[in-house]
Amino acid sequence: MTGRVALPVVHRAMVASLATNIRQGGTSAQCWKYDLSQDRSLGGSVRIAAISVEQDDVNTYLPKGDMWSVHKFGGTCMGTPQRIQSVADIVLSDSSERKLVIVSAMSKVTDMMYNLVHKAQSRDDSYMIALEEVFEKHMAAAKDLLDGEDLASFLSQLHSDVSSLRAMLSAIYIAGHATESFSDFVVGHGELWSAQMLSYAIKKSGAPCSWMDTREVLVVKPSGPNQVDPDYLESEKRLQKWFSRQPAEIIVATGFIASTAENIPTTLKRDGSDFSAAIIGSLVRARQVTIWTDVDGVFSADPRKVSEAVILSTLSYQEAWEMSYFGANVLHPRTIIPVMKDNIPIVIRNMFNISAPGTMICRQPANDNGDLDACVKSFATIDNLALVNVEGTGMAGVPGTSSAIFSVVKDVGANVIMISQASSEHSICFAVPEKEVAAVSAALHVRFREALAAGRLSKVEVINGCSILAVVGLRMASTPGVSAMLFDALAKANINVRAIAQGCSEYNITVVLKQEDCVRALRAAHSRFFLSKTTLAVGIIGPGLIGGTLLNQLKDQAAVLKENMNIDLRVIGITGSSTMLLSDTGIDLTQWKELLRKEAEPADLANFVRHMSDNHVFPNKVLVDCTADTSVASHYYDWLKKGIHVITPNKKANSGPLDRYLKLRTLQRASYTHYFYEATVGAGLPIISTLRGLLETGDKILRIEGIFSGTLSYIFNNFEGTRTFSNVVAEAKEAGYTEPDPRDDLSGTDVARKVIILARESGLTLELSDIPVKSLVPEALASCSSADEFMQKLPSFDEDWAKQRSEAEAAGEVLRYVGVVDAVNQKGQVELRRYKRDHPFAQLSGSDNIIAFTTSRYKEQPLIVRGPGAGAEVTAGGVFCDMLRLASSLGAPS
Ligand SMILES: NC(=O)C1=CN([C@@H]2O[C@H](COP(=O)(O)OP(=O)(O)OC[C@H]3O[C@@H](n4cnc5c(N)ncnc54)[C@H](O)[C@@H]3O)[C@@H](O)[C@H]2O)C=CC1
Ligand SMILES: N[C@@H](CC=O)C(=O)O
Ligand code: NA
Repeated sequence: MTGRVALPVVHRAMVASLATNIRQGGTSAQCWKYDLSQDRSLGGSVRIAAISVEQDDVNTYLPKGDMWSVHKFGGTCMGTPQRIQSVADIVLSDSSERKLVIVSAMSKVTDMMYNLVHKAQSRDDSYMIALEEVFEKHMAAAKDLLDGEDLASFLSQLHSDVSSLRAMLSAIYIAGHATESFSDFVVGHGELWSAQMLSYAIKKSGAPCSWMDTREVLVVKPSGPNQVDPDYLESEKRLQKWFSRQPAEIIVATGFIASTAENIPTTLKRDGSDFSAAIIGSLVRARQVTIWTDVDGVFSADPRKVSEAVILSTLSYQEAWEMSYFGANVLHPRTIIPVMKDNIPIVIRNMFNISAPGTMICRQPANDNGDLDACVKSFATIDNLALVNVEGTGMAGVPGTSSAIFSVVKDVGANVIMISQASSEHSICFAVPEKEVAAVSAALHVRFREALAAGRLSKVEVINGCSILAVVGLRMASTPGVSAMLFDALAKANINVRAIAQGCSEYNITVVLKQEDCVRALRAAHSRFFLSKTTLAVGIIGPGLIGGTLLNQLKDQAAVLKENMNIDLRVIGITGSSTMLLSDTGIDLTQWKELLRKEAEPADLANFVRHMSDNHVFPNKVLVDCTADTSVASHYYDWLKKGIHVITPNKKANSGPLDRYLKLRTLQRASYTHYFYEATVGAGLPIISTLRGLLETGDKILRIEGIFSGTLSYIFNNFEGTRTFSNVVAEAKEAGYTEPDPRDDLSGTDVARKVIILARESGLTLELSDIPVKSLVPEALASCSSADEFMQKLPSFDEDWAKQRSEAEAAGEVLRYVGVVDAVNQKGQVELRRYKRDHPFAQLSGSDNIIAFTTSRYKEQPLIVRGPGAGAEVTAGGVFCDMLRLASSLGAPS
């Protein structure tokens, strides 16, 4: 499209420079034509240059030096004389050739002015005192800011304005009524004074500056309740006239106020000054409109709800538009319209943090690189909604049903926030504010009484307590994968979606969810697109040998994981049996031990879990049970149900009562929460994962046999020569191979638990009591009250052990404690056996485990996994590995 674009120009030199630019542009851009003659003389000097260019390209081609830059400063920015001076400094530091600065009244002044009108029309004569306060405020500010002639002339104007206001308010007082234009006249003085003060402040620095009463220029007409439309043509004419009278390089103009075509003062209503800036920006074809405020820019989500919200560098006009609907601190949609039609960028910047670049709202975001993540710009929520669901077979194919439904909604004056109808047409659902739903429901029941009675409609259902989560972004609807990413994040945070709406508009996907889930959903979705894809909040239970080693490993590896794999692991809680340490954002792992000593509170598992589930910063949470406690293990089901993943080296859950185990596994398979327990068998050795791999690929397990106890392996590998049995047991304990109570190892219970875990994993339904176990704990020591007592008394049985060893040695054999899963006969077994010295089980060293899988595929030669099967580092490593497996199932790169 080619359009004629009129440029207001002030100096003859500007026209010459424009002509040069156009000529130069003309050599590369064929579409250029220029006509400087047409509006050449106005009072003998050139005022208007008219050129024809592609409408969309106006900003690209126009000579930058000759263009206006528009700034708008709101009331907060103009709040004190010091701030007004800072505004002046900002304006002066803009190197654009021409600057148009739109200002609001000093902060609170507009309210003070409305209050004057209110008091006067309520016949409250304290309006006079209130007017005096307004006067004092401006006088004080001016005295601070200005001096000499400037101050005198401002104060004289202020005096004269206040006299007029006194007269006007007195008339309102007598009439007991203020017309809208009277009120607008009074209220607009705030801007008149702030604009003059700023203009004097700029002039003080030697820069030529005029101030503009925009009522002389901006013409608007009412277009609805509390709404006006600019008359661009008339405003442009008046603006040219104004320029012809007062050429200046810096103009400070009043925001908010305007006049009607009949020159009656009026205002631009809500968000008036932003609107003024946009209209004026459009009238002068500004290079850019900068809206100065007190935030660094537009956030990706409400930072009060999402602490990890980020400032967006760019936004398209439409995105900004969508976001403002959801109450984001952007701009009112109508503020965007005037600049959008001319492709003028708006930049939102923080006047109190000049170093922040702010957010640019423009046609084509500069950093739009086509990534999935880049499609999504921001998230917003609306609470206190209800869904209305109208359902029935009689709706399908019946024209007019939706029209009938929505005319009922309109008649009760309810506001429909979103609508969704599946193409089967059997139901239509829509969201309205909760406070309006009773009326909507009642009216629908009346309107569809017959259809409901006849069964054509089956129900008009109201679902209270809903919220909307809206995702805003350009090209979302046309980019595969965006909605998948969103719904995936919601599913993984265990959030149920009640209804979905996505228009073809590309800019918004709206989901309705339970209000109580809303903030969590917001955070889950936000972190999916803005945080590392796999930010995982971790709670460690039992910082003993394994838990403590795991914490140290996490400390050492966290940065690498974040950098290389985009996995962000944050330990937000550590609980032992007596104390616990909680953090909302992550514990400093370099000093977790010290913190747990100094800053901990009494341990309380229920509170610990609540701390995890109540944390809405991180959508993915995992509890890592590093205890050997049965009662801790009994909670896994509840945690998984709450959407918290569980990882553990603790064998108690998987080897506990069968019905509980089956319930846990059923839940695990049906939900999006994960339960990993690789370290329960063979510590860090890949035993569970190997077995899973075999089963999932259709192999059939026949037998699993091996040495499953690191402790017993160590003991029998080292119980040689003259060494005593009790001494070797003490060594195993010292090395961290044993259970917290070594009797669990020596009794064979630990091995039996592992056998049960593998048997159940292979599909056998066995209880721990089904496994015959040969205990190595002397009967007399079974009843020792503590592990320590047991260890003290163990040496008295050394001779018995020495005897067994010599018998085996005499036969050329060694003792080995083995476990067997006999899948063919559906049973398990744990016993002390003797093996020839050349048997693979006799070749082990240290705490080695060896596990042989005989399967349909590995029948002749079993699949063997061998290696250290106990010890702090390898076990914690196995648990850590499960954490990464979890991260990977949450979407971390593999
Ligand atoms: N040590 C090893 O080589 C291997 C150990 N495991 C398993 O790892 C788990 C931990 O073993 P270790 O670290 O050696 O034990 P540990 O006794 O050193 O640590 C357990 C920790 O849990 C704490 N704790 C106990 N009950 C608790 C409760 N209700 N709430 C909070 N904290 C509680 C204890 O105070 C202790 O700090 C056990 O289940 C064990 O079977 C698994 C594979 C290998
Ligand atoms: N105490 C156990 C530790 C691993 O599960 C063992 O000795 O194997
Ligand atoms: Na393992």
